Amino acid sequence: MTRYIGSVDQGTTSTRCIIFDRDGRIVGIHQKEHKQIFPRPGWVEHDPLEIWENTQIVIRGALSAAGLSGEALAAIGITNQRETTMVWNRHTGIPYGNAVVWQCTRTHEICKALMRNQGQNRFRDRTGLPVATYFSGPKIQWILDNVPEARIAAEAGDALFGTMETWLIWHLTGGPAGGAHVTDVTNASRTLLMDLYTLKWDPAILEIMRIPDAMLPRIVSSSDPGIWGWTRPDGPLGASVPVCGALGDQQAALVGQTCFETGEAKNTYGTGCFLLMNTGHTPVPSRQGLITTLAYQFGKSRPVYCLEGSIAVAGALVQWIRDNLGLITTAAEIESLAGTVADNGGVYFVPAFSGLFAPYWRADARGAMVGLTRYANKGHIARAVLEANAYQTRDIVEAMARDSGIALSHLKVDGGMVANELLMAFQADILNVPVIRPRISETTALGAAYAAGLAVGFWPDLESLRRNWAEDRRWRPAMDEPTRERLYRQWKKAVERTFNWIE
Ligand SMILES: Nc1ncnc2c1ncn2[C@@H]1O[C@H](COP(=O)(O)OP(=O)(O)O)[C@@H](O)[C@H]1O
Ligand SMILES: O=P(O)(O)OC[C@H](O)CO
Repeated sequence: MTRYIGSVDQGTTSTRCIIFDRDGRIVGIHQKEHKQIFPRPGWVEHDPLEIWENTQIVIRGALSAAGLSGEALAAIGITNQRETTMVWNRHTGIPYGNAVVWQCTRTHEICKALMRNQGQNRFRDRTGLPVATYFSGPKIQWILDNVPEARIAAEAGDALFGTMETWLIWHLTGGPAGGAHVTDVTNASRTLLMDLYTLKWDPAILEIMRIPDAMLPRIVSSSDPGIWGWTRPDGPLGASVPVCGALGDQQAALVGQTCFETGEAKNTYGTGCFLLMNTGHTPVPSRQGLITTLAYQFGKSRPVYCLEGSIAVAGALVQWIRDNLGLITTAAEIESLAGTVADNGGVYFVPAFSGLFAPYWRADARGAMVGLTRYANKGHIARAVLEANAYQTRDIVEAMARDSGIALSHLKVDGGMVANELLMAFQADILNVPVIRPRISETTALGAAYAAGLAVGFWPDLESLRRNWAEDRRWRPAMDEPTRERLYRQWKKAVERTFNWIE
């Protein structure tokens, strides 16, 4: 009897597999970190083979933690760090180099050339996105321009492009022996190559970036009763399980938080931080530096769109404080260190490590710590690190209110950092709205499980998913207005100090 759904969450920092029951409860979980490769300043890579290896390990680990075999799963869904780009050989499965991660700025020159005379919004009407190093299209172009074998193979039809869900689905369903080569609409909407309205690759943009369409995956619904393929019995599941659900991780969290109504929003604090608001069946163009993107498409139903505010560095700054400065030994310790001081002591940290994403889109910005005096100590730095997430989120919430006309009445939150209660309380203070954490904080994996489960009828409808959502904790604003506005004003000044750094 198939009483469970499996979900693989392939994130920037780690890969985890979670097995859920029908009530959305976790019955087994296994997680493994992968290497972060920084070959030059501003460059970030992952090893796709290591990630496939880890995926197999965590699938086996989660099944074993749940005491289940693969036959117990009705379906498996995949969710992933978005935009991270790889190209591999369709006959051997060997990648043409490491995956170019979403945070990587190596396509700066390509993006400048794309913007020349036409500006950052050259493709915005069609794709919903500004030209930026963040998105996959310029990353594909970079690989084809810099790895000659990749270009030759791509033009001969022997190379495949994929983001992480495409890579993992291809492997799970057979790899070189006929694996499915697909990408779901949400991931495709992050490439700068897909038309938001037709949900098809845009031939004119492909030509401009010199990307052969033979290397592109088929764009599919996020939850597809058509089933893309079955896992191989000799693979990590040890059984033939339908692969039929996929969503970019931020969209998966939106689904996991059951934000199915127009105006509902969530903010996910992981390596980066991403606030998405459901805008219904109509793409809402942004004038405030947000992006217009796909929220989800279930089966053949009309697609649902959202506005997104993407913040490149959130938990990654905590990792940096841990790994590069050694101020803490675990991410969780940042909370006790920040708790040693009453406030930020005037210190602000703007983590523009990959430039600044929404709402600024400044590739020329680099990180800065400002407001330093001899009074400042490591507690103040820890505090500034946490506060940066809250200020960046306020930047997004304000832009979203202007774009959508909807002022948030509360904010649903999730992701690895929401364990940090000091941050959650400060977030409520700085936004002046309640911040709400759900009982299941693994909303990303849950969203992908929902996509797969809906496709095979494991869950009959959206209402059955809504019933699984429950509140865990709520933080109410407690800061006085003058303090809130003074802190935020200083933050805006700090942000300006990071501009025009890269020449
Ligand atoms: N208690 C904590 N306080 C602050 N940051 C944390 C805490 N726990 C985890 N993090 C940060 O959260 C991130 C991991 O969150 P996760 O949602 O697993 O990320 P991802 O999906 O991007 O891999 C890491 O960057 C880590 O530094
Ligand atoms: O892996 P995360 O959770 O940091 O998410 C990364 C985003 O999908 C990048 O767009």
